[in-house]
Amino acid sequence: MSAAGETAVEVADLVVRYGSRTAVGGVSFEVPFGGVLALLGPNGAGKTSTVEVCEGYRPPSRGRVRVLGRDPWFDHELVVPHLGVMLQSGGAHPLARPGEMMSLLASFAAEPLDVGELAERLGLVPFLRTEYRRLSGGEKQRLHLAMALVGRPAVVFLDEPTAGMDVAARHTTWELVEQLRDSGVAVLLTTHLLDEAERLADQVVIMRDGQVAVAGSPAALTAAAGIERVLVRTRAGLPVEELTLSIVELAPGEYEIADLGPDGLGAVLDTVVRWCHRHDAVLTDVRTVRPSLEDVFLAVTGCDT
Ligand SMILES: Nc1ncnc2c1ncn2[C@@H]1O[C@H](COP(=O)(O)OP(=O)(O)OP(=O)(O)O)[C@@H](O)[C@H]1O
Repeated sequence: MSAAGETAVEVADLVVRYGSRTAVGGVSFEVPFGGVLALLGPNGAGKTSTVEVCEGYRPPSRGRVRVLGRDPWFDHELVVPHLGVMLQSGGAHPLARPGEMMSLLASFAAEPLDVGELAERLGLVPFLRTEYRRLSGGEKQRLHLAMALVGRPAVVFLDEPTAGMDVAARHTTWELVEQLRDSGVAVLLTTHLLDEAERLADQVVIMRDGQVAVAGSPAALTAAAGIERVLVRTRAGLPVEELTLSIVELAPGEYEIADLGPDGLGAVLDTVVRWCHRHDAVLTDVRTVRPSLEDVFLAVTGCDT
């Protein structure tokens, strides 16, 4: 595997058309080894179309895509052994058993993970001999993840990896993704769960109508959105009506200023300090609250996930 930081997946000005419909209209990003990029966007934004080109399942209509330095469509046979692809559904025979499926995929890999250990990790041991069709949605999802990882891939594509998983399986999956990153694997994931993206991704690309609406680290995107509100802790029952600020006492002694107004944070803090001083109240805590990634997403896409 290449060194952390080097480019594993390169997408430059990618266009994907279905007949006259342009699903992806000029998208660019890179995923380095040891990096996690989350592709976000509302339904139909073009995420799956983008990922399918990276996986080598469809050619780009225009633009350049390189995975491990190769064209995943033309060099499919060379690239695919190094990829771990987690699909949301399909691809499994209804009568196949998880143990057989994992062992088969492991047999194709030069240096597979230990099937037993991976099954243990993902809580699949009780189901190794259960027919695929009898697995629950969350168990299938864990199996799909195991199948993507068992070949010890250099690049992993995860399509809504924790959809349908219970809380414990979701946390195990997150830990696995973090371990993949730490071991130098490049991870490209799509998700509708903004907390998942915020926790896992170094870089987030929010797509809208086939375009990149915004891109950056979760911290940079939320910081760029500014401070949303201020929380202040002081004595209970101070007269909020004295202030022209939009201030409310949420709980005894806990005040929220939801709108910083035109003069910004400095002016708000100045007003609050004077107000407390006037009433001989001690200001014990002042906190600024930034928007979450979900707030940024909603502002950028103008819709709910
Ligand atoms: N094979 C296809 N033929 C025609 N149109 C398609 C095809 N696949 C996708 N599309 C259209 O392209 C657009 C982008 O679809 P895509 O599946 O890439 O979006 P997405 O962001 O993955 O959506 P979701 O979050 O719902 O999975 C959609 O309008 C979709 O209807």
